[in-house]
Amino acid sequence: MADERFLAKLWATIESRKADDGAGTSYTRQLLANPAKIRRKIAEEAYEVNEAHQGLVDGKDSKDHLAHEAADLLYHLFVLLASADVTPSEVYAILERRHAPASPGASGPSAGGKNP
Ligand SMILES: N=c1c2ncn([C@@H]3O[C@H](COP(=O)(O)OP(=O)(O)OP(=O)(O)O)[C@@H](O)[C@H]3O)c2ncn1[C@@H]1O[C@H](COP(=O)(O)O)[C@@H](O)[C@H]1O
Repeated sequence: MADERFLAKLWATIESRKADDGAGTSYTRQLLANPAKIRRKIAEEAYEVNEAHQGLVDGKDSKDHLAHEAADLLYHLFVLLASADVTPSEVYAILERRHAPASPGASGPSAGGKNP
């Protein structure tokens, strides 16, 4: 059974594609060379996630389809982050701070810092 630890492997592969400017076909390298395309793909994949979710809620689509679209979105999000030298650890740290129990006197998840 796959779990979120696989994301570290995927990130390492994306980083290795970024470091490797050799010849050969790599979809990741093609995306990294074209930042406008990465942004376009994120919008496209997010739309497809929404469509798959709508289909599922309406009883016309499967959980499997939604999972596939979510996988595409996660992959493209990682490529976008890699292109900007932002690591998943930085993202996880923000989520972790938001998740931390609020200190006395603070209110809600913003106590962990919702914005930069
Ligand atoms: N996880 C992924 C992954 N998820 C989705 N995709 C690609 O993302 C594209 C999305 O498909 P679409 O149908 O939306 O678009 P398309 O028409 O095929 O492509 P576009 O012309 O729109 O870009 C497909 O080409 C998929 O193959 C991925 N491509 C690569 N990876 C992983 O990235 C790593 C490096 O891959 P390479 O860069 O290809 O070596 C490997 O571990 C791969 O498993």
